[in-house]
Amino acid sequence: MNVEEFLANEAQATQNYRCGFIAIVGRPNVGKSTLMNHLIGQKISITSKKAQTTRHKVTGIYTDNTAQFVFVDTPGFQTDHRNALNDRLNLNVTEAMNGVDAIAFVLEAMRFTDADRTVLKQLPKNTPVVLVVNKIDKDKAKDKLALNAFIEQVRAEFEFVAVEVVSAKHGLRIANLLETLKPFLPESVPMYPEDMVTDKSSRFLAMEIVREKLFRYLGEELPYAMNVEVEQFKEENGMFHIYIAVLVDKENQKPIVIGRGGEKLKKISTEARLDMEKLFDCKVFLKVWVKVKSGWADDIRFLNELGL
Ligand SMILES: Nc1nc2c(ncn2[C@@H]2O[C@H](COP(=O)(O)OP(=O)(O)OP(=O)(O)O)[C@@H](O)[C@H]2O)c(=O)[nH]1
Repeated sequence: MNVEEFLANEAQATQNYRCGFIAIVGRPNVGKSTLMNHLIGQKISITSKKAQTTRHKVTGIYTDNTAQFVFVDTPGFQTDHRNALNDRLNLNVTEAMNGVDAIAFVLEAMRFTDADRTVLKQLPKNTPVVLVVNKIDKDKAKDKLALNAFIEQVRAEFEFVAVEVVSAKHGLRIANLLETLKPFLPESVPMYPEDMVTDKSSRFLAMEIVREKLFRYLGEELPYAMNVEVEQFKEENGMFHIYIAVLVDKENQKPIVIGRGGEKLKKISTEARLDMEKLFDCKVFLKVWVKVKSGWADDIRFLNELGL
């Protein structure tokens, strides 16, 4: 190939390259964060069996030879309790949907609830929406006829531009989903470097990892009444030193997080440290402790400070 041919090929490749934003939207617990982690091939968004674990908008980037997908994982719309935190979360979802090129509306297979319908109603009118039916690995979704009938029922509710079925947890049909989404991205050169997987800082990811462990090891209600704050984050001699405070609402919640003889907190911080070492690919010194800050979920100024 001579230089001219090479340049012509390059120009052609740039012309056909696609890059754009896709919001991942759905009610809590349908598997948005799990899907995001599989789409980009790394764990940057926290997942949990409990609903409403995602509080922040997380951006995940997947780049290949033909396209760059910038995914925005949104908190599930909060329909249960009304407080300053939930109002702010819903605002974040609405904001995340503005200006994207397409929306992936995630649903759990064989389950279409009022909460799903509420989210559908809030989707912007002029943006293409792809229906993503997740959790097809579940037994109840294995009957193909029933699954098709379910999809038809949902399609009658909204004009989707396409439908995909996936299992985010098992990484099934993720490549198909990417292919389905690609035509909705505008032709453009990539916006981010090709090795970048998120626009979130290591500091933010560290905080999210600790939040995920709190959800895993604490009772049903408590994690919703707490938040996490990074007090210090520094790199020294190729090692990260991370100091994180867990904020609880009341003094009597402190021992629940700490556990007998400090056992629970130790487990949370050990697991968090191991995840961090994997993600950051270096040694981590992690210190986690508990602080009381009452009424934080209702304090707008404090939510601003936390970047929510
Ligand atoms: N069986 C099965 N479970 C899944 C699948 N995808 C996600 N899950 C599970 O569903 C639960 C919720 O997943 P998340 O990814 O945290 O859901 P989310 O929609 O981000 O939830 P919020 O943060 O509450 O908005 C977790 O226990 C996941 O392991 C799937 O494909 N199959």
